[in-house]
Amino acid sequence: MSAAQKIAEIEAEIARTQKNKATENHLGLLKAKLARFRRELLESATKGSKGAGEGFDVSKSGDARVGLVGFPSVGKSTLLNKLTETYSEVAAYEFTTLTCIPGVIQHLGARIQLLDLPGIIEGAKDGKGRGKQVIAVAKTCNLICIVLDGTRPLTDKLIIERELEGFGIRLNKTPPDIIVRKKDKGGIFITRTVPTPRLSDETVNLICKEYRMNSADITLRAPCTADELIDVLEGNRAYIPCLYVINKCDELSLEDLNIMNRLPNCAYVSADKEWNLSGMIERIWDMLDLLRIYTKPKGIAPDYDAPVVLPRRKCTVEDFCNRIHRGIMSEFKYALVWGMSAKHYAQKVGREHVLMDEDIVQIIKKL
Ligand SMILES: Nc1nc2c(ncn2[C@@H]2O[C@H](COP(=O)(O)OP(=O)(O)OP(=O)(O)O)[C@@H](O)[C@H]2O)c(=O)[nH]1
Ligand SMILES: [K+]
Ligand SMILES: [Mg+2]
Repeated sequence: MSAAQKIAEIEAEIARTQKNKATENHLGLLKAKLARFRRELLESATKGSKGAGEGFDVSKSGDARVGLVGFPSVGKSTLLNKLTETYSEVAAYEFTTLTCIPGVIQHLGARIQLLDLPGIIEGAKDGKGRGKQVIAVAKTCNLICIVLDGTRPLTDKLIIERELEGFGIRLNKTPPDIIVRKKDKGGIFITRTVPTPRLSDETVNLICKEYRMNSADITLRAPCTADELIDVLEGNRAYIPCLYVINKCDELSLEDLNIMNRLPNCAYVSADKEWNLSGMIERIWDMLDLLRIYTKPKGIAPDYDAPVVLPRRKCTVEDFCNRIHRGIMSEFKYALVWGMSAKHYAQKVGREHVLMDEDIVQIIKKL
């Protein structure tokens, strides 16, 4: 039996198994096996092929990368054309776009790389069409925009999500709060800082066994699930924010729009009519969670047009310096900071100081 057949078989078994206390162990084990077969399938498919593949080897540039992912003909290329200076072919037939086409969105002094990608369909992650290359590129993005045709059923959303999930992408989720420390001996030792009603010791032990892990300290620091433990053991998961872009709103009635507006993380647009494209860019900007830091050379005013752009998770004075030039830290003495993160104006700070949006920084070098 091929890996793809085994996957289908296990998926079917999971689907027909009732979820309750009595089946928890069995389901945990099935999910661990599923993760392993999926990994094997991916590894065998990518073996021998180097890089992302022809037409997909686009290098990262700018301050962040955003990918347009969706079914064929939902309007991804039309969006790229309207949001950037780049042109990508648009047509009414499916699979018009065959490679990855990069454009740039300029916003608040930041440069955001926007990638138009070929359409994907159900089964993409298992090798249908160019799906695998598309999803591999999506995995390198700081934000994924799932583009949906507003006139089509919402099940499209679930199919695309499943394709991305099957490839190890986790949308709008944070990494599970689980620490696994492998050991040479001593067996599996489980510690909990909170109760985990959906994950018993027995299930943890079974899953570890499936991974041939006999000894480890496992700390569960949230009410985790078997899926989350498997994600941690598999590694190689990408936690990426996702904006749902509902396109072709020009073809919807007000009634339709009223119902849809309740979904979270959505932008409602018409690429064709250029409706709400600025709203979409604002959502992209918010979800990328970037900070703009202005440099201030000694004696002159800061340059407000060319901020240094940093992700909020990595925004110390040291990160700021490294972003400007790798060599700066060797000459770094201290920095002066103006703005929200400073206790008073021109606060003297060290390399670990955490910056905030629109702070102004002056680097003082060693003599
Ligand atoms: N009514 C309407 N049609 C749109 C809109 N945006 C795009 N279209 C049409 O939808 C069709 C497909 O658009 P594309 O931009 O080629 O779609 P795509 O997602 O890039 O398609 P593939 O590259 O084949 O995956 C074209 O006929 C567009 O004119 C929109 O906002 N409203
Ligand atoms: K098309
Ligand atoms: Mg296209």
